[in-house]
Amino acid sequence: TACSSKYVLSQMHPMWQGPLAVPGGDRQSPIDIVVRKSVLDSALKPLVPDYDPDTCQQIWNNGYSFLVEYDDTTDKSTLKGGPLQDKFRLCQFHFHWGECNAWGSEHTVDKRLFPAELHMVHWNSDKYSLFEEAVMEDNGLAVIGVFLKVGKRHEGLQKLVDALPAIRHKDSVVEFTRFDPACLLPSNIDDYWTYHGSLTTPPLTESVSWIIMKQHIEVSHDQLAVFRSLLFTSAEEDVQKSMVNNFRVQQPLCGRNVRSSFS
Ligand SMILES: OSc1ccc(O)cc1O
Ligand SMILES: [Zn+2]
Repeated sequence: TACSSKYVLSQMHPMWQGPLAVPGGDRQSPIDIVVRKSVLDSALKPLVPDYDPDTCQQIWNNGYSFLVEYDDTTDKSTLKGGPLQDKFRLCQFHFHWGECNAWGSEHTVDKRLFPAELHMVHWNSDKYSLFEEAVMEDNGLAVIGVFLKVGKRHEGLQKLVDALPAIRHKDSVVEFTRFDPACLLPSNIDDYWTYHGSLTTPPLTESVSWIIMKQHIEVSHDQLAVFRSLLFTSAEEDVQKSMVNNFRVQQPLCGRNVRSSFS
């Protein structure tokens, strides 16, 4: 199977020119979460996000998604608890979405797809001094995944949606301040699944403790439509390509356990 071979062909989305094979890839992401196979771990603690909106700096289009970046030079915006032994610093959040509401998430729950998925990326500041260091280590990153469903308008998200037309093209960046990422978390953050995996974009390194929220958030159809108005391509390119379907194909579980914080 794909797990036994030394290399896992990460059938990357055609747009990603990254490595086609990841050495020793036996903990790749994303995966399908099979609820009945997840194992309750009563030792899992509540998650403790502690974010300072003043650390929000900019929003930019990196050609894969759009990222909201935070100042991670101090421990002002942190995540601890849950499955984590150390303190992790928020460095950015981004999303993955589809060309239509029928698909777009990277993880699935019993094969159920969501129209989009939020990733809040943190790195282990107890053990490393830079994200670039932590991203290479197996306990380096902690990423919170939140599923998005289409429904009522998300008031907190609107400030971010209004900034997107200014970063339509790849490599465009604008200042973006005072955004509290906690507003994107569901009301219940105590119920989650957690497993060890990887980035889903290059360099696909196997450094992520994934924390996938059971409860989704709702955004409006129109808000999600603005995500789809972004472009993969830079302003100089002749052919403009809509930034949609920026999700990776699912990867083999390779015997990994998915733990749950709830029964
Ligand atoms: O797409 S997932 C992902 C992307 C970048 C990163 O720094 C961490 C991540 O988990
Ligand atoms: Zn992501």
